[in-house]
Amino acid sequence: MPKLILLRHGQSQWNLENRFTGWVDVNLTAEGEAQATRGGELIKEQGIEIDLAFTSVLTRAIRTCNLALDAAGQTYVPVIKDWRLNERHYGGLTGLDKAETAALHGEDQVKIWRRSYDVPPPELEAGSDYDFAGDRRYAGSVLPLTESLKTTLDRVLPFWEATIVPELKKGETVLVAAHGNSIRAIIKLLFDLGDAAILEVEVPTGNPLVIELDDNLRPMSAHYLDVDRANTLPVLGALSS
Ligand SMILES: O=C(O)[C@@H](CO)OP(=O)(O)O
Repeated sequence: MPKLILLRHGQSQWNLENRFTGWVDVNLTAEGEAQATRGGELIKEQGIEIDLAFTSVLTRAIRTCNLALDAAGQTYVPVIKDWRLNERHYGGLTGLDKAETAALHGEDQVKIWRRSYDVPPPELEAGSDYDFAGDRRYAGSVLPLTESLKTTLDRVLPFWEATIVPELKKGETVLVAAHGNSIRAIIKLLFDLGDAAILEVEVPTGNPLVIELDDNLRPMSAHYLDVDRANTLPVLGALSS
């Protein structure tokens, strides 16, 4: 039976500082490292054998992937990195303090930017410190200047279909170590969630979400391995529009 483990990276320095992060390559905090390691220990305790892992090109997700595989005793598992699993691009909000931005623009506006399905934040301004066009990780790719969850899903989807789906269809156990919003995009797709239902889904950092799938990749069951840090699970077809 195909099995998918979705693992949001452990706490990052900017999660801790409450800053809009997106594609900025911040590292894990010591607590984030501990969360990733704990996630791997739980994978080991459950006797889960991972065949293949996928992660983004951002340090916090790559290190989470590596720390979890190490702690699971499965350092040897092949890992594929691709920018299409990156966090959603936060556009002109990148680097700003979330509380200060709420004080400036209002809580409601910030909630729309953070959690509406298809309203993107303002675009990144030309010449910004957070322009990734010259970064060789993205050479040859057309990069966004901002992303909503919808446009994040639009770029996750081709990678998901071309690269991850064929492995799952072979019955493999796949780890995806990624980011709050690239994981929410995959959850929306898998659980066939409506645009409103996905807004309620918050994935905790460093807590493996294990999803057993049928042969058509419909979720049969889902559970977080760390029950003490679990959030509400998505419900198949919730508010599907
Ligand atoms: O800052 C970010 O990139 C993300 C994830 O930490 O934040 P948000 O909770 O607004 O999706």
